[in-house]
Amino acid sequence: MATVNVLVLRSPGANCDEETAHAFQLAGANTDQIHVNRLLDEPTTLEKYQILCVPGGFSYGDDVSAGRILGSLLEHKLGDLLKAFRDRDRLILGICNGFQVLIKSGLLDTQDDSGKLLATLAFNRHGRFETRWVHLRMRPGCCAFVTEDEILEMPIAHAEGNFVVESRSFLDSLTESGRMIATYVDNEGKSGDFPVNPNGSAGDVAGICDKTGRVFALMPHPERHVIPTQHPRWTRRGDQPTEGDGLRLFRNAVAFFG
Ligand SMILES: NC(=O)CC[C@H](N)C(=O)O
Repeated sequence: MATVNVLVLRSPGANCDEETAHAFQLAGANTDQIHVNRLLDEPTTLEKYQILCVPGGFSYGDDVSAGRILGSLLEHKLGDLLKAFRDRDRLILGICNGFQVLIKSGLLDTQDDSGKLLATLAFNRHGRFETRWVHLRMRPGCCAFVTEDEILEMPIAHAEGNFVVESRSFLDSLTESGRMIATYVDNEGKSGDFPVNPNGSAGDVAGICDKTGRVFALMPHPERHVIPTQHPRWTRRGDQPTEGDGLRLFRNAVAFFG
């Protein structure tokens, strides 16, 4: 299998970069954790990587709104570079704060041709930080990171995960174009209001991809469920899985280059 190099982007306040690098390593990739300021100093650094990952955390202290400052830096200082990276068949992943960053950078195609915003992430509907395990229905759609229609379990930990849309038709277009990749469900795969949908997201959206399928962003944390004993009920789960559900996404990303 070809060597896959992953750049896990660090920034002031990011706090999930170690776990994310570990998850990619378990999936067989080489990883480097590089601060955004180094990438701004030397943008050509990106050339040696196949995957760029924006990990979870509180970049720039969630100032203005979560992901806004790093998202603006990526858009205005590195936007052309990142679009070229995506168009060279490379992958970009955003996890939790990474989702907030990517949506605010414009890389998730959540604006129309005139630049009008069609979707963003806002404060959870109940106004609180919510941290617990959730079930996700994954649909492959057009996304390189997801290959199976299945239910996965992983934790959430966020205050600004409420996916809001400008119109019902944008939500429908996400479904129709295979970009609605992950939705919140219960343990039987059924959708529902809180607590099944933990934050009030329109369409129960937990993860979407861009139009190319190579930029994917997910609100829950797959890197926190890469080994079975991370699951809170691992001693009572009957047949022990050999790995945590979240590892699947990292494996698929690495296998994309196989
Ligand atoms: N776990 C995280 O990445 C935190 C996300 C974000 N800072 C929020 O609270 O919404």
